[in-house]
Amino acid sequence: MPISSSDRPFAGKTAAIIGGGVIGASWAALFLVNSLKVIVSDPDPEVEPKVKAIVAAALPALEELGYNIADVERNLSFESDNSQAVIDAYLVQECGPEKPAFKQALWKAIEAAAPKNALLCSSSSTIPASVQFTEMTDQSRLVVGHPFNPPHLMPLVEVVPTPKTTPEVTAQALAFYNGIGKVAREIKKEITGFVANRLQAAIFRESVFLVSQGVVTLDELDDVVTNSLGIRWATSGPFLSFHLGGGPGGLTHFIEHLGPPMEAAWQHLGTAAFDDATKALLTEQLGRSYGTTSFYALSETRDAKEVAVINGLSAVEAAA
Ligand SMILES: NC(=O)C1=CN([C@@H]2O[C@H](COP(=O)(O)OP(=O)(O)OC[C@H]3O[C@@H](n4cnc5c(N)ncnc54)[C@H](O)[C@@H]3O)[C@@H](O)[C@H]2O)C=CC1
Ligand SMILES: O=C(O)[C@@H](O)C(=O)[C@H](O)[C@@H](O)CO
Repeated sequence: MPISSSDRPFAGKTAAIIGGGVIGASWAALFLVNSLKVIVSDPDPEVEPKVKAIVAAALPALEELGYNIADVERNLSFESDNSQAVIDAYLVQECGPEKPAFKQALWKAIEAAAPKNALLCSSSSTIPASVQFTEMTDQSRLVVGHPFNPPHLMPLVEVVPTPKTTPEVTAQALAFYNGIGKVAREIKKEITGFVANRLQAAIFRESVFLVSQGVVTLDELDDVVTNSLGIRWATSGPFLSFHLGGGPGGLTHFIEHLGPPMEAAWQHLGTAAFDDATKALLTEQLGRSYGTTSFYALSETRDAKEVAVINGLSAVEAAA
């Protein structure tokens, strides 16, 4: 994580999380170890045990990252009314259903109830803030603060302003996420899916295509990725990787030498859809692989591996 986990620049401030699901609960864990007061708002009658279970499962990994996890849950509370949840918020992190109409109606209500200087951020995977803010009076206030799952571990937050967002709001959002240990990056232009998810969607489409064609099973595909691209791209992204792949001639030589066959390969990439046959195949293969292990056990293993990668990379960077 980019800051010392002993730093607590936002300690004591209130973070209101709208939606206590997969992402909201993970955000709650990270906000809590940063000593924020966390209010989770969600109409689900089971939201409290659901969030507390995910927070409890996340804390050991956060301790491995250097956070003090002692008694952090004392700062966690729940509120079923979204407007009531945000009245003292420094930050509102929206983590509700990925539906434009839901987010549009929500931001109208949140804008009326939250403090005028509260940070209003959507976790949305794909919906730009300029689609979400249509019912807001002051449209300069909303930004996307898109995390990668799980937000309590994965460093990236894509901060995506709209053309109406003030530079001050963008700067405040970047400062907040970086101040709680994330790696916040401003995405300069709105586009559906932003950057990371567009890359992920391209790769996942080809992944689904390869499995649907019987080239590999879904766990074999994952094994290929984690033993190649996963390691490579954790250390050097697509462009640096191919710059190095070009040898002393760098990316220029890579493109001259291997550009034409890659362009040809682009013509052969597959298409995929979650049609009934594909869903049945994925479900059947899932049942024979990941489906035999609980969500929490899989998450615990994932967290341990991600912490090892994050700490390992941090150690190399610190020694550089
Ligand atoms: N799951 C993922 O891998 C990621 C999801 N996201 C984004 O985060 C957001 C949430 O996604 P998930 O946590 O995966 O969904 P989820 O389905 O796990 O959680 C959504 C939560 O919203 C609650 N909810 C429904 N109506 C509500 C309302 N009126 N007020 C308050 N809460 C309400 C539900 O009860 C549920 O707990 C989406 O915008 C998604 O695109 C972003 C990054 C990764
Ligand atoms: O993969 C992630 O963690 C995020 O980038 C996502 O937004 C979700 O996977 C999903 O919504 C991709 O569309």
